[in-house]
Amino acid sequence: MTRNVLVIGLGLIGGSLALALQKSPETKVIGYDISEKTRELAEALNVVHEVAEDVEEAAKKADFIFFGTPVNATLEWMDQLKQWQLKKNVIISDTGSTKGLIMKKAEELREQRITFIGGHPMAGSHKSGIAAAKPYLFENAYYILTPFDDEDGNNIIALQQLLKFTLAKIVKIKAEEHDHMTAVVSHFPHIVAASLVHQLHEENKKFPMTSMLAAGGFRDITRIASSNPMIWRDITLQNRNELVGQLDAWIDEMHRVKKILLENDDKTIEAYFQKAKEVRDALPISTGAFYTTYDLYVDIPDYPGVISEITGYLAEEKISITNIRVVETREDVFGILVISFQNEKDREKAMKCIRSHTNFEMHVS
Ligand SMILES: NC(=O)C1=CN([C@@H]2O[C@H](COP(=O)(O)OP(=O)(O)OC[C@H]3O[C@@H](n4cnc5c(N)ncnc54)[C@H](O)[C@@H]3O)[C@@H](O)[C@H]2O)C=CC1
Ligand SMILES: O=C(O)C(=O)Cc1ccc(O)cc1
Repeated sequence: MTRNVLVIGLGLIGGSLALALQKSPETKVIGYDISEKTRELAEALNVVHEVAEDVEEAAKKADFIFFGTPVNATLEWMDQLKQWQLKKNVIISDTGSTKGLIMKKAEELREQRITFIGGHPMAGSHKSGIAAAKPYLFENAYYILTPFDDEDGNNIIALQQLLKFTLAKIVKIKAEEHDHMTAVVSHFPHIVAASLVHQLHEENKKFPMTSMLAAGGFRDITRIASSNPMIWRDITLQNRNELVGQLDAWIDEMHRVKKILLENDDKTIEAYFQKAKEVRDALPISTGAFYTTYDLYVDIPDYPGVISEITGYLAEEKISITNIRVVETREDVFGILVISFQNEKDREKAMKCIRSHTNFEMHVS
């Protein structure tokens, strides 16, 4: 029997989820987005099997409903659906970056015997919109669920069985703990990234060459400042308390750094960076704690067409890549081509393929 999955909000995350869930057998994925352009694209790009023009009608027939909307819009939808005639066993979930207020709102649904299990795939990027959606976006990433403590286990299992088509690693966490931890590793870093960009903007007025000198390090640390401001407005508003806590801790830390600088003691300064390096190097990033990529570093010579030559070899063998970039300490100089793959197998196939055509040196991170 075909089951109906409705995804409301078809941007980067909702679109990627819809694409992943299409891999589930006997499942019809129906989508809705407030933007007409996105609805048109959803159809044109086959992100869903069908676009719903009347979302309430689609919700009535749904076995699962997911929200891929900004978190404040999710709260509004949750209020609305209290008035709808839903299927008795429908399971509702979301993908929002915050969980506290959403699970609070879910208590109201629960009073009406509507099942809601909070969800948050810990993968994504600074990109937004349906055009950036990818079926494998969540592969190997953690996918957090925040069910009520006494949620019926069968409902959690049913949701997990559907979500396994994302190929993500599903974990269960309490909503409050979720909001604390994501403030540390995701939400607060966004504020830091934005503040560094604001600082550059001010400095650039006095020294207009500054932004031209912004090399790899500045770009790496501020990449997320290019994210969708509306998404981050809502996250910041919903996780305000945790963010104020993180900000206080950061201000204390900056006072500590200032003291170290004023003391002008080389050993303490080196120890500060040494400790940070040790903690950073030990992060389980490459084993899938957060955003797993399988990077291949190729030392390329500087001749025209070398990148398309390499991607051409990979395309011939149908090896798909998820990202490609050139890195160097100076960004205007050719050097190392970094190609990212979805998994280890693809990276190995790519190494073999490039080796069979070239003598370029390669290494993995
Ligand atoms: N961007 C990221 O890397 C991640 C985002 N998230 C969460 O996923 C959710 C979606 O974020 P993205 O896909 O990145 O944003 P996005 O901007 O790519 O997509 C949001 C989509 O929701 C639609 N939308 C906005 N208001 C709506 C409403 N009231 N009703 C229906 N559709 C509406 C927009 O038209 C857009 O297509 C957010 O709750 C965010 O916190 C979770 C993990 C990662
Ligand atoms: O691009 C990045 O590094 C991100 O920060 C992606 C991201 C954004 C929001 C989330 O709730 C989870 C992951």
